[in-house]
Amino acid sequence: MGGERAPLLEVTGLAKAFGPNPVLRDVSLLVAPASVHALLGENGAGKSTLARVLLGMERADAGAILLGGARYAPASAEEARRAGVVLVPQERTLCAHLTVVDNVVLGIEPLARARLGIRDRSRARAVARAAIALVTADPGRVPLDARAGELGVADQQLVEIARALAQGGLREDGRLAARLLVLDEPTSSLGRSDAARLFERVGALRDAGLAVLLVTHFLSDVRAHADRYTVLRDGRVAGEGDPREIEPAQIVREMLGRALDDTRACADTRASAVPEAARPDGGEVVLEAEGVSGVKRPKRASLTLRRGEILGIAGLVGSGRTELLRILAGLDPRRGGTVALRAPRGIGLLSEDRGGEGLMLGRSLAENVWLSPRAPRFARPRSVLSEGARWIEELAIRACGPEQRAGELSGGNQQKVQIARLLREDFDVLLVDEPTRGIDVASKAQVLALLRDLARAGKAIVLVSSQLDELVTTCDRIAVLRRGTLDPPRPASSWTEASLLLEASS
Ligand SMILES: Nc1ncnc2c1ncn2[C@@H]1O[C@H](COP(=O)(O)OP(=O)(O)OP(=O)(O)O)[C@@H](O)[C@H]1O
Repeated sequence: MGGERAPLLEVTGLAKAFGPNPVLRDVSLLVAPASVHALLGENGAGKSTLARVLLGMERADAGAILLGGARYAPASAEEARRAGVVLVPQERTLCAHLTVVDNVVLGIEPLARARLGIRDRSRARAVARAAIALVTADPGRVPLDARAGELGVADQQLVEIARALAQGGLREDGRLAARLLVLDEPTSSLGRSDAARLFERVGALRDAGLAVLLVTHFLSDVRAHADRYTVLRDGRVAGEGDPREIEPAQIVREMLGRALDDTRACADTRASAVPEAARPDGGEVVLEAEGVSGVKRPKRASLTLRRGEILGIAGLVGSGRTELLRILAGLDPRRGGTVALRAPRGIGLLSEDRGGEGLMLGRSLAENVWLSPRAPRFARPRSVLSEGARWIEELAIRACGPEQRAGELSGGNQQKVQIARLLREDFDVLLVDEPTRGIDVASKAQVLALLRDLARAGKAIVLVSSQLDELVTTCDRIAVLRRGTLDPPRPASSWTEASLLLEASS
């Protein structure tokens, strides 16, 4: 797509270091106009840093960028925005209590009387309407006056894109002024059908002339929706091409610098490796929930969890999966039903909201691993650091050291820090909400294998994931949550990805 046309974006010899640590080294990249260009790489490979340079949020140390043939070195996000380069970040940025209109025009509110700062509400509405029309074939799904927090996650994601496009500028006729849209892991919290809907719109935006830089860990999305790809490894370009012409295994090799041993080893050896005593029907019951309901969702959920098993919960976004976990963990109020926990070492939750409640981004990696309600009130800094160092080693966390601020780590490595804290606590019952979100293929395999090992060692785990293949290959039993009601679980071997999807969306 647009292969012979002059590139929209031309990056040459880009370098960036944080202190003594080089993060981008001699990176060169061409992005064609009206194309979807995927940026791939392991956690910490430098993808976000490259995106941040393009968005004016970091300055490169060396190298040159041309945008539409002109020198481009934005000193701020505002400057990038004016040049038509905009971002949809992985984490949600919408203000839940504001309407769709207010969210879309936030920071670019049209003014009726500039000197008095009086807003032009009808123009704001027109801008929002035009932006929403760009991201959905059915604007009725996203009412302009709805509060963002009332929309489902997939529709919120569309509003995020509309907002980015509006920030990049809309012409009088509602056409795009934005030239490059950076989409950071847009589907990581979406189920398959919502992801397909999102890519359909991304395709339409591409056809309308927009270039999209898609940062993702999903190779299947890259093969299905990207025109070109570039792999970064340790800050260098390690591969590029047309993803449809290259085997996924080759792309994985480019990402890792080696072949991926066997992502599914954990699943394939499952039946034989789990000792009889730890089998789901053999372990003692540690958690029993009967007719549980929450403020909005779930409406009715009953489950029995035994030591040694992983119980998967499948469901569409908005079905109440996270709400159920939060009630079981005692974090959210329960409206009805009973929960009985028989676990001396307690119950722990891996939150899907990594930056919001999972981690203290301003504190060090070691403190994040260490801190918990059970941690001793006084700890020797040396002990905290050595514990941090142990987990860096254990989970292959990519960081300068245990003292590095959690907020400076790449998204996937932040996720590993959260997992490290949960493991360190040694809970009997683990509730894990989207544990592989934002983490690369190799780490994904590692995390899923780790969950299997934990179950084998006698932990009881409830796994919520939007990745249905992950549920099928990792869990012992899977239950589907449909519009707030949990069906009885069935053995994972009786499910396929397709049957789960069908059940969840019926
Ligand atoms: N402000 C910062 N200060 C110090 N180091 C940083 C800073 N920002 C990023 N880094 C480091 O740069 C490296 C690359 O991080 P980056 O976020 O670009 O990776 P990524 O490829 O986007 O990873 P992920 O897939 O996990 O999001 C990481 O080792 C990270 O710790």
